[in-house]
Amino acid sequence: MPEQEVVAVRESDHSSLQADIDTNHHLRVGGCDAVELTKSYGTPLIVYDEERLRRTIRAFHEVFQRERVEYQISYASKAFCTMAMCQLVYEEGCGIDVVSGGELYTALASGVPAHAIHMHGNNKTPDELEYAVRENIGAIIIDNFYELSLLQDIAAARGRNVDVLIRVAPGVEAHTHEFIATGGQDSKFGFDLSSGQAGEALRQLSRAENLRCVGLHSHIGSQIFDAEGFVVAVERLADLYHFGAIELKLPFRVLNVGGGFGIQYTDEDAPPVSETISAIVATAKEVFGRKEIPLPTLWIEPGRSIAGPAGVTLYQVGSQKRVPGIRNYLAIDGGMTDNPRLALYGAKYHAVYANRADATPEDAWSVAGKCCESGDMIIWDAPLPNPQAGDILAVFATGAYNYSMASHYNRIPKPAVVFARNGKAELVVQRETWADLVRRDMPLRGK
Ligand SMILES: Cc1ncc(COP(=O)(O)O)c(C=O)c1O
Ligand SMILES: N[C@@H](CCCC[NH3+])C(=O)O
Repeated sequence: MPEQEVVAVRESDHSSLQADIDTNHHLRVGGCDAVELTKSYGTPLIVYDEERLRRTIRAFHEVFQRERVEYQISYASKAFCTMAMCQLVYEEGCGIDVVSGGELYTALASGVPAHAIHMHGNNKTPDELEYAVRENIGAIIIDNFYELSLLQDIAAARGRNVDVLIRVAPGVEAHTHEFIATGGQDSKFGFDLSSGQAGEALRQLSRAENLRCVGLHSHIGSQIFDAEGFVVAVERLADLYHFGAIELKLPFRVLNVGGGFGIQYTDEDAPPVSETISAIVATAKEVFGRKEIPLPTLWIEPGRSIAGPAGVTLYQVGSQKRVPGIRNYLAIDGGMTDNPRLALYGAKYHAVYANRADATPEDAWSVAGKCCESGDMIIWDAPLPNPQAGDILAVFATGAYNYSMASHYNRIPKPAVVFARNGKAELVVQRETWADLVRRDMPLRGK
């Protein structure tokens, strides 16, 4: 890949809209020419700026270290769960949070030790719980009474003691899309705090012989910009922590406030991640100090804020049409199969052409996918230059909940994924092929 001088950098610590542009007007990601990457690996292609992934994690560490508290960063692998990513986050001093047997398998296969892995989920199957107990993972976050007794039975049958936390629904309404708000009372996740279910779960755990309850967890939602919800959650959890640690004498040592830190998808978003963490730490110091309980180890579970800003998806631009007086459409060779977030949440994205990344927008172009679905859109009315043959569309901040939520709708294979760092690219997930799609199909027999 030829080294080019960087003439324009639009990147700040908080920006996901990293337009790092060469003198040849090509977008660069991780020091690699994005257009060259598409020639080598095809499209759609998801490219991660590896250094940026690492920098983001280090910035999280720095906040806690500045605050001088015991802490643990547990990467929420649902945001982007592949072996390379699990390896990277573990190398950078994170634990890994998994929510399924598949994520647990991936983390273990990547060499992450079991003790650094924690399992969530509102309906972990008996097989998944068996797997987690057998592998002796670091902790299981119990979500409901059904799971509490199931896990006790599994642990007893295997003669194991298992470290657990309980997931508490603290009744906090996070200011985010309703489909990704999870901490309210009317939620499928966790033990409700206000009706006393969370307290009852702790009572049951104080009698569960094979489960050692080491703390509390809450996760109030995702893509949150406002520290207020976290602050209220910490205040509410502190009362329950007092009950568990002091009255029930449970071996508490952890307060896990989940993830949910918002990122920049467009110029409208301004994520205050470090300020939010500092506010969480300050609140915890204050309320635990007031209750005269030693400050627990503070856990966070960032997913999107680690993976999201570092990812860029590159597509080949194909068909176009202008609907007079209504809208212009351009279509790309991917869509809701690799990025379902507009269809699900009305998510917004920023895009440029990677082959002329500093060209001035000429019109509003709505970016459509190639699926047989009108809602298969990536961006509505994006300001872009008029498309030309050979344009490569680069959509920013696609590192989280894109590849991990990809589907095979219309039998479209999943894209390849590349990590780019210091001008060198490494394929970390192979592109699926049409043959991969039929690999598990069984032809009709006996006809
Ligand atoms: C329990 C739990 N922890 C962490 C996360 C990660 O959230 P985010 O990707 O918004 O940081 C989620 C998803 O919202 C979650 O459900
Ligand atoms: N998948 C969602 C977030 C869900 C977070 C997991 N609890 C998104 O793309 O925004």
